[in-house]
Amino acid sequence: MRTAQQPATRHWRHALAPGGLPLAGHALLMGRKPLQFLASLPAHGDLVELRLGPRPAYLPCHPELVQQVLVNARVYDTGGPVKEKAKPILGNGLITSDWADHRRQRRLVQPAFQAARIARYAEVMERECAAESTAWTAGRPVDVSHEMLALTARVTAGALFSTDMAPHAVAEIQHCLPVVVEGAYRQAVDPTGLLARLPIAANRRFDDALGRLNRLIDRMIDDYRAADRGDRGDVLSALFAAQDDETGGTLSDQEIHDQVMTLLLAGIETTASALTWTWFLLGRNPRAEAALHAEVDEVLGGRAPVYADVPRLAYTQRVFSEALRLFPPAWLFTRTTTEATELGGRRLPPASDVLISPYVLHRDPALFPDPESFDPDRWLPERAKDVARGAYLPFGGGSRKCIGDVFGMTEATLALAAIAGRWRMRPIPGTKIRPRPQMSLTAGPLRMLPRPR
Ligand code: HEM
Repeated sequence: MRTAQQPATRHWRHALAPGGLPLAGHALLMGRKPLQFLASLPAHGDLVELRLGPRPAYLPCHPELVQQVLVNARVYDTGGPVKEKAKPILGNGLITSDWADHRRQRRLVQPAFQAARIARYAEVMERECAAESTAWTAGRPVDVSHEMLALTARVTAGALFSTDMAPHAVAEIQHCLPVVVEGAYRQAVDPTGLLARLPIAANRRFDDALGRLNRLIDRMIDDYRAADRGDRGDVLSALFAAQDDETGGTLSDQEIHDQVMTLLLAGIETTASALTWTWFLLGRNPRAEAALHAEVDEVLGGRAPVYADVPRLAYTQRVFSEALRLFPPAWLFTRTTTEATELGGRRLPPASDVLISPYVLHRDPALFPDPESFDPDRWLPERAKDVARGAYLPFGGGSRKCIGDVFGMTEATLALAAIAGRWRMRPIPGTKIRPRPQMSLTAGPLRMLPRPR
């Protein structure tokens, strides 16, 4: 195992991914079984070249090379075909903006995610997690995926917009978001770019849902402006108040709109998928489940969790961290080189696509011993220190690291503790589940049986 203490070898191994076809290259393998295909590549080299389209693409498999890509955001900028197709949906927000503009945007959006504000958003999390944990009926199966998505939609909408309109916003977001996420993914992986223009029902549903989300965000912005109530403690107020220390600049209404759309698309399905996988894993690992129940009982003594409990719910957090390792929602993200550069001794031409796959890194036996096993205690401080830098990237890294990482961890810890305090989630025999590598690494429907504890 490579550890944090051992400097990695400088003799980088380069390889062309096996199995390429004359015209299609590796596109078919990526289309059919992306997780298996990508996870097989570290065995071939530290930097593996793929042929996915007209441009060369590279997968760094060694954490040191991954780290080099992430920290050099000017040369390895956001881009590539997937990001281009996301622009009509996300506008020009944190995810889609290029390097120079991203620095400005990040300075303006970061204050909305400071610790003091997370504490305010946590009030919404506490309320919604408590409501979720009391909504189920003993012995009546629930679709965990559906429930977790509904919960994270309520939390995110509540944190974004603390207005009387929040319940309406939640209903719209719950209705529209899955349609937009699914359609955005379909368009992103369409190599022809023609799919989006076909007059088919799926495209009409997508256009309708995207239009409704856009109008909802506009109404929220208008409502805020009309009421002019200053700081309401929500994300929207923080975006309106944001002022750049360097330039004195603020965010325009259109920029606020784009950031809100970005936060909705980046923050809801990711956290919901990770929570769903956590319940799935706990259902198959009774010892970890028992340890979780023991911690929750000891810390909470039967009451609902609050924000101040989060630091003491250490095992709960390790459980979630381990679920993020095995099933990272952001299983693949991309960068594109803005100029010719060198990575691991290999010359990369300008406009090369670089693929970063937390899924690949997290399941590499050279980085995580016994990588398939669910072992929350690998995140005990004394063991976690041996994990190589750049090997564990559920939230990415460098200047584009997830802005909602603390928000998501806090939300998940409160959700797990609130539900595990009341329910033992039993798997339903015969339930089949397989990872769906789409916009997030989702589980699809997952029926489980809540039993009162
Ligand atoms: C477990 C939950 C989450 C996971 C696994 C996750 C994962 C990630 C990853 C890997 C990135 C970096 C992508 C890249 O470098 O291209 C990212 C970026 C981002 N995430 Fe998250 N995320 C989660 C929750 C959230 C939440 C709750 C929010 C907001 C409320 C959020 C908002 C964002 C935004 C705005 C970005 C772009 C940041 C930037 O480029 O400056 N995420 N996320």
